[in-house]
Amino acid sequence: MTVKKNTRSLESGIETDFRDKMSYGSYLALDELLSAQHPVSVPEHHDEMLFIIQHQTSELWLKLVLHELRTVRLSLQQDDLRMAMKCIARIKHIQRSLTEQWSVLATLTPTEYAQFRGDLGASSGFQSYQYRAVEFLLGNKNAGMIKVFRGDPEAQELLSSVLAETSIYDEFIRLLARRGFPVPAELLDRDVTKAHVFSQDLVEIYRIVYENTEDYWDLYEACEELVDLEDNFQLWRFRHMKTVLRTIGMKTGTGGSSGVGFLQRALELTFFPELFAVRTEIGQPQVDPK
Ligand code: HEM
Ligand SMILES: N[C@@H](CC(=O)c1ccccc1NC=O)C(=O)O
Repeated sequence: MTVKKNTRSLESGIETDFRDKMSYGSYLALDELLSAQHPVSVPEHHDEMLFIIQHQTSELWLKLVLHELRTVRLSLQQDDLRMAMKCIARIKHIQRSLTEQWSVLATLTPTEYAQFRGDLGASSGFQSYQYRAVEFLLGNKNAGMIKVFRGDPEAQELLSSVLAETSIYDEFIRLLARRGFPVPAELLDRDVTKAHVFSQDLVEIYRIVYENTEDYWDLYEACEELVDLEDNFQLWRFRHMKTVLRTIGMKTGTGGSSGVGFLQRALELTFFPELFAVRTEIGQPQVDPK
C-alpha cells in the first residue's frame, strides 16, 4: 500500500500538538538561528548566503571545540587521561568536518566573490574571537591578537581570560611532572600569557615515552592524539590559505593584512613543537649536550 502511494502515513502515537510541550524548533531556538542570516549586498547576491552559512556553521563547530577543549584541560588537571582522550577524539572529527567544508566554499568562483566582496567592508575572519580562543587554549598565545576586539568588550573579556589561563599543553606538561618526569621548573611556572616556546628537555622526556611505549602507553597515546590535533589544525589552515588563493589571488585582505602571504606564515606556527622534534631523535643514539 505504502509503496503504491509512495507516502508514509503518520502513526497514531506521533505528537502533533506542541502548545504546552517542548518542540524541536523551540528546543533548538531555530527561529533565532534561522533568522540570523543577513546578506548585505543590494540587490542580494545569490552566493552571499553560502558565504554567511559557511562562516556561521564554522563558528558553531568552533563553539563546540572550545567546549570540548575546556573539558580536556580540566581532565588533564585531574589526571583523567581517558576523559581527555575521549574529548580529543570528538574534536578531531569536528576538525575533519571543518576542513572538508572548504570544498563547499571552493564552489564560489573569484568572479562571484568579487561581486559582493566590496560589501564586506573591513570585516574578516581575522576577527573571529572563537578561532583565536581555540589557538590560545592549544597554547599559541598572542596578546596582540586581542587588539582587534577593541570595540567588542565581551570578546576581549573572553580572550583575556583564556590568555591568562593555562593551555591544554601547559596542563599536559604539568601532568608529565606529576608522573615523575624531570620537567624543568621554568616550564612549570612559566608566564602562561605567552606562547609556549621550544624546550629540548621536553624532547628528552618524550624520547623516553616513545622508546618505552609499554611502560608509558597512556602517555604515548596522549602524545599521538596531540600530534593529530596539531596536524588537523594545520590542514584547516592550509585549506583556508589555498581557498583564499583561488578566490582572491594575491589581493590584500579585507582585514588589512597582506592576504595569502600572511596566512602562509600561520603555517609556521606550532602548538606542540617537541612532539614533532622527538620524531627526529627516535631510534638515534643520544647526543651528549656537553
Ligand atoms: C572566500 C572565502 C575567504 C577568503 C577570501 C578569506 C580571506 C582571508 C584573508 C585574506 C585573511 C587574512 C586577514 C585579512 O587581511 O582579512 C583571513 C583570515 C582569517 N579567516 Fe578567512 N577567508 C575566507 C573564508 C573564511 C572562512 C569560511 C573562515 C571560517 C571561519 C575564515 C576564517 C578566518 C580566520 C580565523 C582568519 C584568521 C587567520 C589567522 O589569524 O591566521 N575565513 N581570511
Ligand atoms: N578576508 C576576506 C573576507 C572574508 O573572507 C570574510 C569577510 C567577512 C567575514 C568573514 C570572512 N572570512 C574570512 O576571512 C577577504 O579579504 O576577502
